[in-house]
Amino acid sequence: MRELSRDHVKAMEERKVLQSFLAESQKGLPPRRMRDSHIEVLLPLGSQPELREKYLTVQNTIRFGRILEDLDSLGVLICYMHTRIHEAKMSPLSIVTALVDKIDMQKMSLSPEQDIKFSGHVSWVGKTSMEVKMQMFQLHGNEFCPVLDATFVMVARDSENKGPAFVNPLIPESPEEEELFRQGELNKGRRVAFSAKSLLKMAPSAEERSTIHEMFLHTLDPKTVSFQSRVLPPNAVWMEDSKLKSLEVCHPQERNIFNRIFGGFLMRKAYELGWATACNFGGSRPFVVAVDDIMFQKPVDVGSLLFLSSQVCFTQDNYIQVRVHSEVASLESKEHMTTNVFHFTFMSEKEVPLVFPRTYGESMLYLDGKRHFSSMSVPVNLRKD
Ligand SMILES: CCCCCCCCCCCCCCCCCC(=O)SCCNC(=O)CCNC(=O)[C@H](O)C(C)(C)COP(=O)(O)OP(=O)(O)OC[C@H]1O[C@@H](n2cnc3c(N)ncnc32)[C@H](O)[C@@H]1OP(=O)(O)O
Repeated sequence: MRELSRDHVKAMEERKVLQSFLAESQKGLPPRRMRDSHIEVLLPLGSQPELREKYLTVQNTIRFGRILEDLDSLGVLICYMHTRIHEAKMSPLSIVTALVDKIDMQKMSLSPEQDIKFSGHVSWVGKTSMEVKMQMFQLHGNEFCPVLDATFVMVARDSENKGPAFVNPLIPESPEEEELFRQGELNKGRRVAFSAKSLLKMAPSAEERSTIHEMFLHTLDPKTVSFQSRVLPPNAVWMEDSKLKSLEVCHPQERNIFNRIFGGFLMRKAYELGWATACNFGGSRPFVVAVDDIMFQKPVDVGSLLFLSSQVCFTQDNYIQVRVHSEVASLESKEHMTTNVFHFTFMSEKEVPLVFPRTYGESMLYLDGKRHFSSMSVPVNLRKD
């Protein structure tokens, strides 16, 4: 049993009492409107320069990893607004991040010298899950211009984070809100379909198989009649040579109330390793253009060792698709368990080499990377100003 601090044990004891506020069915909860959970938060980077240090990169842009952390906290806060019980001092729900469905950037880099505004609301609900849509704007002259769109899925759990808990129904009030709600329903269906076709469950399509075979033929040594001697084509890199790894010790500073590590912290660490991988591969400064399908499969306990491994799995023109795999091991047991898989799409300043898989497993990573790349909203239309 992992040791908990005294404060933590007390907080958990207090939460047990909240169990009585949990609803026995969704029908027992009052419906909410989208505007009930709508929040706007200002990050005054321009007007409060002392805040900047935390967000600053060495290129005088904003650390995207920090934005991921803020989006994660904001998403949770929005869900607490949706499920608020006015009589209760504290929410009986434990809301956890289940999925970062999509983050699309509309601008290449963000200035650390202008104020940022976040806004968002719940856009769809299931029984225990909520889809949250968030937007980020940056001050440009006198106007806040959109710079990022994000869709997260959060899941409500009981007071002790031991089992699922119902959330309030959502009632759309206008045709626009009905469309958002319908989109949320479609997103759920799309996720199920994407996962059913996963290469971990099904063989690649005929077109994908032929892509892989073409690539294989491209790497055969024309001087030998052998399937084994492989040579890299010009301007290409073997996938295994694109790997970078890191290790994090998960200290209590990064924990939430349930002694679990914040999803935002995990995303920041994975993003920074992914960025370094893209930088190392492309040889110039990469900009993140999209993040998708980050699934939080298992919570990470405080005290765990977090192993991150990152590799380029697909490239096209200036784009680099990076996959970061994270797994944890406790200090006592050496057994590793996957907690997340992160997918980041970067754009480099110049054209990047092709990446070639050498093994069957790597070929599946290539196809999975290609599928994620193709699912990015096109055309990616990034403003440079
Ligand atoms: C400057 C601006 C900043 C502003 C900030 C303001 C700050 C204010 C402060 C606010 C508070 C901040 C707190 C931050 C807290 C962060 C939270 C975390 O980090 S948490 C730490 C990180 N996160 C974690 O550690 C979570 C780790 N993962 C888990 O614990 C579990 O996998 C699970 C609970 C997520 C699902 O468990 P599982 O056994 O599968 O559960 P079930 O089968 O029972 O299904 C339940 C429901 O879930 C659904 N669903 C499931 N999966 C997915 C999916 N992939 N995709 C979509 N949906 C999914 C499923 O369909 C069902 O829905 P429904 O039909 O009922 O509607």
